[in-house]
Amino acid sequence: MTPDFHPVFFSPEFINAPILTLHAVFCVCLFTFLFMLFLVPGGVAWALSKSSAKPNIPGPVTALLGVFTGLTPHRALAKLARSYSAEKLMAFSIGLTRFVISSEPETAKEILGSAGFADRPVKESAYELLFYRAMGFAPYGEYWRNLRKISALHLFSPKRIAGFEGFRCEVGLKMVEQLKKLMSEKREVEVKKVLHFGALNNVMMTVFGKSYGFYEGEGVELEGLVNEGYELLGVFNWSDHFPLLGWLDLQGVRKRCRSLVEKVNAFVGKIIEEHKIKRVKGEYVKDEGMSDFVDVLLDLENENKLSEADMIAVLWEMIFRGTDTVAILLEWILARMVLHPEIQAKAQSEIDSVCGSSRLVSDADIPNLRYLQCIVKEALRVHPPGPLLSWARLAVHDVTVGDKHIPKGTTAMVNMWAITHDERVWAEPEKFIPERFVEDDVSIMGTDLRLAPFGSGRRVCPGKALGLASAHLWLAQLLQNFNWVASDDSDGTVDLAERLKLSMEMKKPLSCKAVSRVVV
Ligand code: HEM
Repeated sequence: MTPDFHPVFFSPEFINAPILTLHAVFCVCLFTFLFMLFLVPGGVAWALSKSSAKPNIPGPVTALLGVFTGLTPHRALAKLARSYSAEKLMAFSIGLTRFVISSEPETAKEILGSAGFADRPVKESAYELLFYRAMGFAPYGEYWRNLRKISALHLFSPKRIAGFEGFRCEVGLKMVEQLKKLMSEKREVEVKKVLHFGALNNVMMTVFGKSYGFYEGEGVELEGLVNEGYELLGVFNWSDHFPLLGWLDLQGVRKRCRSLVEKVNAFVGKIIEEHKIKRVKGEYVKDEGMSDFVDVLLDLENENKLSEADMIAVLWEMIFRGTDTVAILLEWILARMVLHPEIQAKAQSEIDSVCGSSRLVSDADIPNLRYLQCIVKEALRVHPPGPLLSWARLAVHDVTVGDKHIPKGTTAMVNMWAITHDERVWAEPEKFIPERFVEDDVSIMGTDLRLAPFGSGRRVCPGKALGLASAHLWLAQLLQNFNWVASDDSDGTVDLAERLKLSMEMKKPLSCKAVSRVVV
């Protein structure tokens, strides 16, 4: 039987009407859903969190896309935390990544000390550069524990740091010579390059048992590789937060990482090969505590033995971490010396009184150079090389911080810069006053979160003592040998603008005069 359809049933208006209604309902639902989504404190990634307990941590509802592409994310995040009264803990989203950040010592300590945050999120660049097999990004577990144990014993032990004093001193004197040469050629020096090369050479010797001349041969190649790695690890990579963009590699990060890994494998592989050949020829004599780190890793036995690929990752990471941080810290300190001649003079008179006028400063003098140590501390406070502690933490399971529930997979950060610039924590935080540490000898090794430039807890920087030993000695040598003065065209000032890449650098590299002082 044919249904008795009225022609109106076949009219386009009739057919479209329910579809239109459906569309309208769908749009309203979508709009409401998106509206609700964007109202969740912390933004989209928090709204999409599968966790049943919604954390209700204060924070901006919009995604912070611009913050990490800017020059000073630590400042932007500190300002935001204040505006939300969220210094203890602030939630935010970047793409689909959920973040919390603490800008206050107590909560920071809770995060860094918690086993729940003992992992690190592995960025695409870190993964591609094979850093997930090195200590800094290895998942919290047996492999990571083993690497920490081996390096604590053979790379960072007090005996070993002391054992390398001679070479550290030599590197400092090489820097002094290089600075004199540059001064005679150009009448001013861009210090970063010299400091970077010194720091690189120092780590190369402890790790690879090799040193290079300034600006020549393989040393130049190595510097190029290290610089490219910094660039890649420092880049804000959209693929890390928008997984769909991953395969497009819009910024070319993956392509550049793969090309770098090939070169690093060849460079480091050759050094490992040289060590193996020495062994075959019987030229290697094991020296407990003083062998270079390649030999230490080659000496590992049985279940601890690393594959060659893992060895390359571990060795490369050490070169990487030990170079930039120390060079950048010293560049900031020298900038401060130029800006504050009275502080510089006080440090020099301390060195002169400890060493007299006929002796070069050495490691043994550092414990007596109290004011110089205060200068280093104050520089770490005002210009922390890792203002966001460089490498974030990842919640391995659901964690409670204070009374807030933080779901597994959340990235946790500490804004150390915000803490060290908070007037509730530090008097006159913007001022460079080393004297504050003469009265209050705050520990900077990770127990007191008012000033923890090396982080804290299980994943605290294992190279902190080595980094400080180098910074103290080289600063003493640079102050013993030179007066640091502003360049002629600078009106006596130094541009202290910052730029956070992998570490917090001077946006405009320091260029000044190193005027020789009369020493031995
Ligand atoms: C002024 C010098 C240095 C500063 C300011 C610095 C800072 C830091 C910071 C903030 C962290 C993260 C800590 C955390 O998550 O709690 C770190 C980790 C690390 N640092 Fe340093 N560092 C310095 C020197 C060095 C040196 C000289 C080396 C080695 C040669 C080194 C090797 C490492 C490694 C391997 C890690 C990862 C540790 C892990 O995840 O288990 N650092 N550093």
